[in-house]
Amino acid sequence: MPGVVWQQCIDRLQDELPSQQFNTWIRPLQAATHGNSLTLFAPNRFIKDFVSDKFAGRISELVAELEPTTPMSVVLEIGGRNGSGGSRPLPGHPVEEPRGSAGMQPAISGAAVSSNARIVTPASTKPAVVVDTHRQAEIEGSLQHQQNLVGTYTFDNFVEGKSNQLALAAAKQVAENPGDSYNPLFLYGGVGLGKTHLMHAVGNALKHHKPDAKIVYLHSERFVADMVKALQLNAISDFKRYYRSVDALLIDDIQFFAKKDRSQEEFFHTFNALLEGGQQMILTCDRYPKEIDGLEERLKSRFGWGLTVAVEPPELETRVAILMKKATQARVNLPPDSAFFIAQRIRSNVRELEGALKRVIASAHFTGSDIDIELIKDSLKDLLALQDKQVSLDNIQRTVAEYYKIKVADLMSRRRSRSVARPRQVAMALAKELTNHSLPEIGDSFGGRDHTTVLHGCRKIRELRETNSDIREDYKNLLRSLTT
Ligand SMILES: Nc1ncnc2c1ncn2[C@@H]1O[C@H](COP(=O)(O)OP(=O)(O)OP(=O)(O)O)[C@@H](O)[C@H]1O
Repeated sequence: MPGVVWQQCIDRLQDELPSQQFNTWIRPLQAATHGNSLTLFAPNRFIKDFVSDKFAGRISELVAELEPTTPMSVVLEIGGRNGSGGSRPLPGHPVEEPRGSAGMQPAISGAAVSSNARIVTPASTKPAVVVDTHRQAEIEGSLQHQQNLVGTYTFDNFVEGKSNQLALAAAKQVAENPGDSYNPLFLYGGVGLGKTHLMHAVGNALKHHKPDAKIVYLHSERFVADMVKALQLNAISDFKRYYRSVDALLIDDIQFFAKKDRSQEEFFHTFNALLEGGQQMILTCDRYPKEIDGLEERLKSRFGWGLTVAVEPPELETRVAILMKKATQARVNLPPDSAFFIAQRIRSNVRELEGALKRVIASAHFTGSDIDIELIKDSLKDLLALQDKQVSLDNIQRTVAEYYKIKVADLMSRRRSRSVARPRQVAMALAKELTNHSLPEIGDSFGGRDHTTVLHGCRKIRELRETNSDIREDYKNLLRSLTT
């Protein structure tokens, strides 16, 4: 059963790869089998080339391991499994999906296969609504507000790190070839991680190459508000015309479309029209598109036609680099140990990090002193106190016990069963990472254990975070809940 093999292959890859890599490269693949050949369809060249370069060897190995009796060849192609050579419609050629292909067995994709969806031709053929000039001026005036790119959000001002590398690479590609293979570019991730910054950076780069390009940035709530206003003013055709006339449409936080059916409908038509016209779209969201409740399946499916990339919270080194860059921009001398101190203590997101740095700079200006750790401790007193409370050994133990649904007493106990030993090691690793307590102190707080036990626990968790996606996810969730 080759289809089953691909499903098993996906399961294995999900275990082996960080979730960001899995979601970006493996999830979008769709598989079809033909005889002894497994064809994996990538939605665009970017993904095909990357998978072929980085994962093809491993996929072939897994397929051989999972189907030892029938040797199978693995082929990578661009497009949908319907053999159209592209999973999106050509201009003026609406398609229905999913559509089977002759001789191909039912396919399984890395993500759940979307429900029946139909691309509807844009509503531009509908008779235009006649509006009076006053109303027209009002709606146009309102729409014109939206060309508001933030000039400082550029690629030059964006610090690259492991957590945002893919998103940055994709954004740069889009800036060079707008409306091409990566349309829409869909950036997702938690708050304050740089999605809006990247989106504007693309817009600014496009504007730089072509100053008269019409680049429209807006928050999704604004799209909804404008649509409601256009409906009230009987000016929906102006609304449609405006949005379809752009060279690039950048919409932030599209999770706000959830449950707003009429807006989704309107956006769906706009989306199709822009895609067919080769105009670039960039969308951001706080979660993976398939996980947005209250969003129509057909929209979720469209979002996957381009390139979907995660932006993750920055790791320590990137946080330090961001602080150094922001300090240089502000023409302030931030000694490396001070940057490190702030980066170690403020982990939630880049916006918080920036906020903390601004406070430190203000306090240095105010007191006329140089920035050092003492000044930082003083100016961020309340923030750090709150954090200390959150990351006390007690609180780490309580949070971990609650997360794994065990008792705090179990963490201190001598019990060595996996269901208790693993959470205990996770808690020790978190204590090592988040507090300044020494290994013996941490050992003491876990029922008087030796410091070598703590060290072993920390090493074990570090290793498991590389190889086991459950532990990786648990650790990430716990870190987040202890530091935000
Ligand atoms: N890698 C980075 N390098 C430099 N600055 C960054 C980086 N990542 C984020 N920032 C800065 O952090 C702040 C927050 O980023 P941004 O507004 O883009 O986040 P977001 O992911 O869009 O968040 P939200 O979902 O809340 O809108 C901005 O000032 C941005 O310039």
